[in-house]
Amino acid sequence: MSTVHSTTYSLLRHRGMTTIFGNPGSNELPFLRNFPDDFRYILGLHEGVVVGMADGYALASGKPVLVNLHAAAGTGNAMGALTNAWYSHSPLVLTAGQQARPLIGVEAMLANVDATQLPKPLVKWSYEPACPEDVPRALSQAIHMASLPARGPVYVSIPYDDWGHDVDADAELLVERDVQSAGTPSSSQLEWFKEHLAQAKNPAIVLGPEVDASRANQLAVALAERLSMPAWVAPSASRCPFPTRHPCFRGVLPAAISGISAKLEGHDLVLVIGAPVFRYHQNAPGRYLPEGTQLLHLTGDVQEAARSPMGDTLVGDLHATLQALLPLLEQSDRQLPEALPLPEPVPEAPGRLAPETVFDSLNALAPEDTIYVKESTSTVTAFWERVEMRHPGSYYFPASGGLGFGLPAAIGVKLAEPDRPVVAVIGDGSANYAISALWSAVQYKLPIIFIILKNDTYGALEWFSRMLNVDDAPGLTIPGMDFCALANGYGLEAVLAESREAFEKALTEGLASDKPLLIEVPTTTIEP
Ligand SMILES: Cc1ncc(Cn2c(C)c(CCOP(=O)(O)OP(=O)(O)O)sc2=O)c(N)n1
Ligand SMILES: [Ca+2]
Repeated sequence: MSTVHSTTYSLLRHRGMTTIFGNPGSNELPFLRNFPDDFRYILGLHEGVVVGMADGYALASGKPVLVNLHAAAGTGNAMGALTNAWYSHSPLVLTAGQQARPLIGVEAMLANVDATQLPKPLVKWSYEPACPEDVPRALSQAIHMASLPARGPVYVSIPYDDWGHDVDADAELLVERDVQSAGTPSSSQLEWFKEHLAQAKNPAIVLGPEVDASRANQLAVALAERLSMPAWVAPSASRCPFPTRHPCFRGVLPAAISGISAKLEGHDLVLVIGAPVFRYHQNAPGRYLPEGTQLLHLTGDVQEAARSPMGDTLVGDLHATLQALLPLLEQSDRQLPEALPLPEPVPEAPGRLAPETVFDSLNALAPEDTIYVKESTSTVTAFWERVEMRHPGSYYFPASGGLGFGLPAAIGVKLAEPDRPVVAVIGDGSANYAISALWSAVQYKLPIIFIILKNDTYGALEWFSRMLNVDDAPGLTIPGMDFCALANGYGLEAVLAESREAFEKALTEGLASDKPLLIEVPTTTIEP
């Protein structure tokens, strides 16, 4: 007779969800009983690490991922990481062990009271099955909800006395189920888009993370070249949707209303693809767009479409839409934009390395298919200017700015992309939100290079303080940390690199190694 437990594992196996990220408690043990040999359990020592790893894995693989958390406390610890997964549209299926059904009402220890409310609003759907027999169907619904557009995390709370229950033969019907979505626009919708683009005298294109997530990068390049458009990356970039040395590439737009308007001055049409309009950050009021500029928007996310403050939006499958649109567009006779000039090296001076120097060395030594997981907030602009990224899936940054993403996400990315080099570039502040991820990198023998940029400060906040005229905020300096000692404490090899030569030597050795390595680099501070 099939049980809730056996049917669940058959369902997960059929969906290819055999890598489970988790941190167990007693509520989760009956689910983990007889753990199948063809599954792998990736342990994180804190649920922020668990969800960060799962997020990186989902973003890099593009597949739904099962996460197993411990009741309410584990779900609460995961909420910071869930803010990123929500905004990066990560198809995470979060499960949390619930107390046994007879003990939930009396709020026995480990009862997850009002479980379905806890993860909201950072999940598409949350559910606790009304009876054990409904658990496999609920998990099937969760997998399809997480995977269907717009993709995103879901949550299922499962009482631990459900796993041993028998289920009837029809539960097997769930295992084979497949649910797909279409999304190609109609010919009239494509014609409407084409007309706007064909009439534009000086269009620009703005590309968001969904272009990279749907592997539409080369279609975006073809579109920019077809219409000779400058290509900007949408603000607060969490992925890299366009090759950064391409002649059309213009960098990342500032995350400010007035700043974006200034950059788009002179363009009569702005085509935004695969990004919300827009992910502003600093509050810098101004006109949303320059006078006379129109905005066209293509997204797979109905919520992004509905909440945009301007422009006309088409909701559809990005890849299918661009593929259908391109053949309708004539080659523009406008001059292709000139490539941006390469930035000059920063003159070397005694003392700490400039982050720009670290990035120039990284760009010179890292293989061209390296994947970067970035979480040093004050060095984002310098990184995009100096480190070339040309392939899809080459860059990940916390999509809601929730720190504690970088270290664990690098682990998830490496598990999903074992054949590509993975380099994490993490600020000394950010590193502390999920430092125990270093233990998981060692345990699973993942040859990731963790570069810690140590400027002894929350650099980005120092910049924000000046911008907000707050000149006396406490808690912005973080001196006195020894990341090599912290790394060694988790069993990780580490090197302190206080010169460009030392950094380049450590990086070269790390890239050739089959083990993880942490490189601690004392640096100067930088304007974001
Ligand atoms: C979970 C969490 N806590 C606090 C912050 C606030 N915060 C903090 C604390 C930043 C400083 C990060 O410092 P860092 O050392 O990682 O990088 P830089 O020095 O390059 O800015 S940037 C920022 O928005 C956050 N984004 N997320
Ligand atoms: Ca810092």
